[in-house]
Amino acid sequence: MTAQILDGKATAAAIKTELTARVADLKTKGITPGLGTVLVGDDPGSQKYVAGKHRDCAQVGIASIQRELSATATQEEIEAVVRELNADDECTGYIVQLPLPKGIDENRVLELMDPDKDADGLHPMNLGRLVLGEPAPLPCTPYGIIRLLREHGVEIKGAEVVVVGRGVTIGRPMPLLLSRRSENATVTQCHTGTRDLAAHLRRADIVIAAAGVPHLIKPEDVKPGAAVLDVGVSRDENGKIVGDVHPGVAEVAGWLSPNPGGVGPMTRAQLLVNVVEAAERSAATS
Ligand SMILES: Nc1nc2c(c(=O)[nH]1)N[C@@H](CN(C=O)c1ccc(C(=O)N[C@@H](CCC(=O)O)C(=O)O)cc1)CN2
Repeated sequence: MTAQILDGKATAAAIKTELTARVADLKTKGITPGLGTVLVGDDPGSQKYVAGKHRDCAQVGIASIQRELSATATQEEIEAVVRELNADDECTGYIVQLPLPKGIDENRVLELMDPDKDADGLHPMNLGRLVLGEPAPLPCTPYGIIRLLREHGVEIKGAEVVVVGRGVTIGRPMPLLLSRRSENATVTQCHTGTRDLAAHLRRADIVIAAAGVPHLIKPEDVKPGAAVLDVGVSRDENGKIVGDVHPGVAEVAGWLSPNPGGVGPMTRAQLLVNVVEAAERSAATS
């Protein structure tokens, strides 16, 4: 193993310590941030992620509001819960855990959310603000990745970055964040239609693998010294996480995020940041 570890657990713990003080300060002003979650169905992964989000909230002093619906919930039933959270003053920010069960129109649900309570930065209004360079809650995994790189001193400015994947939570917003003036990276987005993925990967200083294809990124395709972020989550027959990055990449890369223990904890930490920032904005205007 030659690569240095991009330690998401430690970085997230430091962020949570800082947030604990900010939440305490908000409470002195009579504001208690509250995170709502909407979980539909019984996917074990989603259940685990949502439970983790509420554990984090308890650690930093954010209140929890949990809404759970069965896998057979209708579009109307899910939308009713979204409307309820939009109107709930104790819920200062919330998320709808994705993916929603087949047959549910995810975009319609996201569009119905109050953009000012969107803790994930995935409402079309907030994604649009990101495109326009206006202040907005930042999508949790993409911004968590940027913070992880920054905290470990990985140079983003001027870097050639390859993002593999085009899903709404990571692949789509990631290039938007990386190409902002504050990051100034040059980004190539690859996906299942990319003709020669290896050719793109070999040029990359930073690889962000979010395809959900086990061991897609092979050691021979990684530029020596590159930073490689493993965001993919597949499961083996025992339920153990298998990432998008082949274990042999650790011998070639300069930096590598473990999976688990890399990007996942940063996603959760950034969600807390978004909740606290939304509460701070409302404290400033009240
Ligand atoms: N509304 C959203 N839905 C989903 C998002 C999102 O950002 N918003 N992202 C993913 C899942 N996700 C957050 O919800 C998430 C993924 C992973 C982790 C995490 O902490 N993983 C641990 C390992 C946990 C395990 O053992 O399974 C780690 O990497 O160390 C947190 C959140 C899709 N849906």
